[in-house]
Amino acid sequence: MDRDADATPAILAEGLTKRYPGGTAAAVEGLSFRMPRGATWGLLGGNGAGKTTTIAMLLGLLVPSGGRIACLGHDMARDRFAALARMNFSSPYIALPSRISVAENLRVYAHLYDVPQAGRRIAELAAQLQLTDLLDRPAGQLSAGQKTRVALAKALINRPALLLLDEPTASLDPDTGDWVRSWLERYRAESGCAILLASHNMAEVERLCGHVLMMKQGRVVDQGSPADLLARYGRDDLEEVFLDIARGRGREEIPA
Ligand SMILES: Nc1ncnc2c1ncn2[C@@H]1O[C@H](COP(=O)(O)OP(=O)(O)OP(=O)(O)O)[C@@H](O)[C@H]1O
Repeated sequence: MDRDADATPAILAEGLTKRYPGGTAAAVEGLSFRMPRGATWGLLGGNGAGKTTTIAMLLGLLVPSGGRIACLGHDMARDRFAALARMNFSSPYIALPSRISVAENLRVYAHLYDVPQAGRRIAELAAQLQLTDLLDRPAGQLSAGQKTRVALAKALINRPALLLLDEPTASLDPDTGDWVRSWLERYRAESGCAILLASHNMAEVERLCGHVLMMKQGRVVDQGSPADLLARYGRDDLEEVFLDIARGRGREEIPA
């Protein structure tokens, strides 16, 4: 477990806003939340709701137009490298260098994060994520499911206290997707790592997340635990809640 658990939130976002140059509306507007250490939260919203923009700002890849972020107690405008050393992420949109082997890829990331005993850490993750037989293969020759497992190994190389996952099971078959979800559940229980998960897979969010932020047009329009949201909208699964919110049906307008 992270020794700082409960001391400061994993993520504190206050009035976070992003306007892209030339964009008419803000991609993210006035986003505020406080995600505790060790928690797993879901970031849900339709296409263009602002999930990836939010994650990019949390990682310091995009500079916010307004507001403030602190990750693991570090203000990201002033002190982001201290936070980034203890964070990591995985996104299907970021490809690993394809010509070098899986092992070489992981060694590069281990070096970037200054991981002690990198060889041992890579072997440990390879065993856990069933990558041992793939270590010598060029990363570009792997299947989508194999690439996802390599991306997870990369994301965990520095034993992060905060993990940001953008659609971790997109493009996986149901069996591999289920394997990744079970693996994440186990990893979270063992490590105490906080996870923010952006996903279009409602069953995944219902299973993994203790709290959900529902985004629409750059704003959080509702939030709560999956059970709270189901009860509030009178629905049986999160997919129906998502559709109610996406289609602008208020709680009082939902057909019985
Ligand atoms: N580089 C960019 N320049 C201008 N506008 C952008 C840029 N990236 C995203 N946007 C706009 O910002 C808004 C939010 O996009 P974002 O990618 O954050 O949404 P998302 O919730 O991740 O969507 P999806 O589920 O489709 O991945 C959209 O209207 C999008 O068109």
